[in-house]
Amino acid sequence: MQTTLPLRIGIGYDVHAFGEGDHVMLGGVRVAHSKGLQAHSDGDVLLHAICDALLGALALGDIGKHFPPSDPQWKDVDSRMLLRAVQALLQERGWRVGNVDSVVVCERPKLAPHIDAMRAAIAEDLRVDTGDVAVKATTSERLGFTGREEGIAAQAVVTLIARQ
Ligand SMILES: Nc1ccn([C@@H]2O[C@H](COP(=O)(O)O)[C@@H](O)[C@H]2O)c(=O)n1
Ligand SMILES: C[C@@]1(CO)OP(=O)(O)OP(=O)(O)OC[C@H]1O
Repeated sequence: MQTTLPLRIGIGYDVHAFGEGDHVMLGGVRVAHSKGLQAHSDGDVLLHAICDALLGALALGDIGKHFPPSDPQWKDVDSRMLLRAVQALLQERGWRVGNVDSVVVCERPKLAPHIDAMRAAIAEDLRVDTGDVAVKATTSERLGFTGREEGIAAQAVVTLIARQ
């Protein structure tokens, strides 16, 4: 049963493995790198984690349910399109995004120079101020699959606020 609370919270997590390529897409921003990310879409692990957090906040399933990897329509899709579609879905249901917090885990590429561009792209797609979107980067101190540079992980938490 859905509660009547005017605030909902969601969490999202995603991982993509490195493959061949010369850039990665993260937070809607193209970041030059010596590898790419393997995926059905453009592999934007950060936007996928945010989509999952938004869907999770309303118990609407996950990104794979809404945009199945088996569907050729999503092949190489720009993940900003998926994020905008999820935003439209929550707006239709009477919700708006309160804030987004997120973290990307990788040794490389170095993300600090790209963080503000990612925040701006995400804020635009979610129709919020950039001050409502946080993107952080961390290494995992060379531990685990991110530490071995086998892939990139991202995690996001969002709040949704009931529209008046
Ligand atoms: N891919 C990354 C990872 C980290 N950063 C920035 O470096 C700082 C130190 O990272 P630690 O893992 O040692 O905490 C961190 O604050 C990030 O801003 C980065 O730019 N790109
Ligand atoms: C984004 C979708 C689109 O088909 O495919 P992938 O790029 O493989 O990414 P994933 O994080 O596995 O999420 C599932 C899909 O919705």
